[in-house]
Amino acid sequence: MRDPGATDPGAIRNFCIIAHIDHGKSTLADRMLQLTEVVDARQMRAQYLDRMDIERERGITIKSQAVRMPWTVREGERTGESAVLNMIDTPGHVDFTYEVSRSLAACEGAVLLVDAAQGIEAQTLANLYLAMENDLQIIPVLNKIDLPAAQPEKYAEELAHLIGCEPEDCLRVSGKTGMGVAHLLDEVVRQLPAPKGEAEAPARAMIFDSVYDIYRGVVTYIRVIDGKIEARDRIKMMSTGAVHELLEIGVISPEMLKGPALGVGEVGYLITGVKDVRQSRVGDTVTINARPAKEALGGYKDPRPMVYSGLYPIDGSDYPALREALDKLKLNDAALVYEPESSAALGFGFRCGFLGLLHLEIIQERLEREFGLDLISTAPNVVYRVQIEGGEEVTVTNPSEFPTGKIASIFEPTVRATILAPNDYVGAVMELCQGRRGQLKGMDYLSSERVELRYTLPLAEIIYDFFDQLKSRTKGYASLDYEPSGEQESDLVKVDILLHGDPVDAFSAIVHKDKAYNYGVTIASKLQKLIPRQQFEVPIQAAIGSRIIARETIRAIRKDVLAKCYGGDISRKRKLLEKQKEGKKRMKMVGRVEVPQEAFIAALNTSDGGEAGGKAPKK
Ligand SMILES: Nc1nc2c(ncn2[C@@H]2O[C@H](COP(=O)(O)OP(=O)(O)OP(=O)(O)O)[C@@H](O)[C@H]2O)c(=O)[nH]1
Repeated sequence: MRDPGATDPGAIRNFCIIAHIDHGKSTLADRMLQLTEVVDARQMRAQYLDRMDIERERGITIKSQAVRMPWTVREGERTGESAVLNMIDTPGHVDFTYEVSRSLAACEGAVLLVDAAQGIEAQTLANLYLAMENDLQIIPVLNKIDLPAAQPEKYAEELAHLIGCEPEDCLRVSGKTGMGVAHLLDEVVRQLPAPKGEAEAPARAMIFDSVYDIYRGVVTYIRVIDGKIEARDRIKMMSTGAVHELLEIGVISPEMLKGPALGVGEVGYLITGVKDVRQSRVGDTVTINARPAKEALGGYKDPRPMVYSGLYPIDGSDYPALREALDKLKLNDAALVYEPESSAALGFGFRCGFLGLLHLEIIQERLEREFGLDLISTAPNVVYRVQIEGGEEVTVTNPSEFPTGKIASIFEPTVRATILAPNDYVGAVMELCQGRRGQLKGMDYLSSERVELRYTLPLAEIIYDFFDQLKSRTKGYASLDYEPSGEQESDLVKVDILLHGDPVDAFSAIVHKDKAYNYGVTIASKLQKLIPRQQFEVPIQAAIGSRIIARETIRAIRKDVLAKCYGGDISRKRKLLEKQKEGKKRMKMVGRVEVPQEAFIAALNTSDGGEAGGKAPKK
C-alpha cells in the first residue's frame, strides 16, 4: 500500500455498491476484499464489514465505512494498470436517504447490483435515481448468477431498459462463488472516471459519515475534493466555524492506517478531540484553518426529524437511566432529538424525534438491548403545521399539544412513494393506497409482468402498518420506497380519549376527519376491555373538541379477585390478594379512575391489529 497523501488522483476510483435489500451487497463486498487481498484468506469470514460493526459497538475498533483496495487490471484493455479503489458503504434504508446522498456525493461511480433471480425492486430504483441525481457513472451488474432460478437474460433486458444501455453491458457475477468479480473490478477501473479536483486550491473535504468510538472520540470519514489535509493541520468545520486540532489522519484498509496526509480524490478518516458527532456532521465541509476555503461544498442542511413518539420506561424508577442512555446515544446519532415530557397515563418519559420508523425501532432496540431498559413507545405521529385564525402558526410534534384556538388550516407532510409489484396485484396495491388517501402520480410497466406505481401519500398514513399491509396483500411480492415530498393541507382533527371526563394524553391523536370515528371507537372499545371495573360507572369517550363521537361504558362493580376461587386452599387466596396488592402499586390515576399501567401498554400495542400504533416492550 502506498502512503496516503501520495496517491495520484488519476489512479483513484471512488465507488459505492447500491442494491435492494438482500440482493447481495455485503457478500460481493466480501469477495472484493478477498480478491484485492486487503483481507487475507485466513482472516476472511462472511460479511467482513458487518463484523466490524459489532466491534464498533463494543468500542474495539470502528466500522469500516470506506475501504481502500489496491487493484491491478488483470485482463483485456489496460491490463497491468494499477489503481486505488475506495469502496464507500451506503446505508440502505429510506430513513437515511439524506446520508445516502452524502455518501453518493463522495463517489464518481456506482455498481448497481440486482439479484438475477428477482430483478429490479423498489430500492433498486430509489438508489439508482439518487445516484443519477449525483451524476454518478453506473455499472449495471446482475448478481447470484450461480442460482438455478437466475434469469440473467430476462433481467439484463429490464435493467438495460431502465438505465438506457445494452443488455450485454450488464455484467454478471456471483458474490458467492466469486465468478465475474475480478472482471467487475477491471471494469470499475476502466469505466469509472478518476476524481477531479484542484490540488493547489485551499483544502475542501466532505464529511460523509462520522461515528463515535469510546476510546478515540469521534472518527470522521471524509473525501477530499480539493487541496490536501496534512496530519499537522488545524482543521475548520465550515458550517459552524469550529476549529479543531487534528490528532490523526489516514485511510481504512480495512483497519485504520495512520498516514501523513490525504490529497485530491482520496477517501479516509480523521480524528480530532471532539466527543459528539454533531460537531462533525455528515454533509459538512472540512477546510484548513490557516488557509480556509471560501465556499463550502454542496448544500448543507440538518437532518430533520419526521416522526415523533413518546418513550417511557415501564418502571418509573428507570427514568434517570433512560435520560443517561439517550444522552449517550446522541453522541453517535446526530439526527436523534428528545426532550422530557410527562403523561398522566405513562408517567415521566421523553418526546423523541426520529428520521422515520426504522430509526425509531433502531433507537428503541438499542436502548433496550444495550442499556437494559424496558420501554413503551406511544403511537408515532408526524409533524403538523397549524395555522390559527389571526395568523399565528405552530408546529405540533405531540397531539396533546394541539392548539385549542380556532384553526384556519392544518398542513401535514407527504411522501413520494414508489411501489413495484407484479401485474396481478396492481388492483390490491391501488386499493390500499386509495384507502390511505394516496394520489396516483404515474404508472410504468418495467416488463410485461411488473409495474411501477408512483403515489403521493400522507406520511402519517404509511407510518402505521402500510408496509405490512402491502406485503400481505401482494403475498410479499411488492416492494416499497419513499422520500419526503413536502406537505399538503388536509382536513385533520384532534381526537381525545376521555376517561370519566378526563383526557388520557397518550391516546390523543391527529387523524383525518373521515377516520376520526373509527379511531375513537377502536380505542374506546379496547380500553373498555382492558380497564378493570371501578366502584362507580366510568364512561370512555372519544371527542373532537367538546363533541363526543363515540362512547363505551365500564360498569360499576368492585373487582373481586376471589370470585372465581371457590373453596380450596387458603394460601391460594392469599396469593391472589397479594398479586392484587402488587398490581395496585402500578396503578395510574386518571382523574378519579384507577388504571393499571398494563392496560395503557396493551392498548398502545398494535400487534393485535389496533390503530393506536404504539409498540409494546419485548419481553
Ligand atoms: N446463491 C447466491 N447467494 C448469494 C449471492 N450473493 C449473496 N447471496 C445470498 O443472499 C443473501 C443476502 O446477501 P447479503 O450479501 O447479505 O445481501 P445484502 O444486500 O448485503 O443484504 P442487506 O445487508 O441485508 O441489505 C445471503 O443469504 C447471501 O448468502 C450469490 O452470488 N449467489
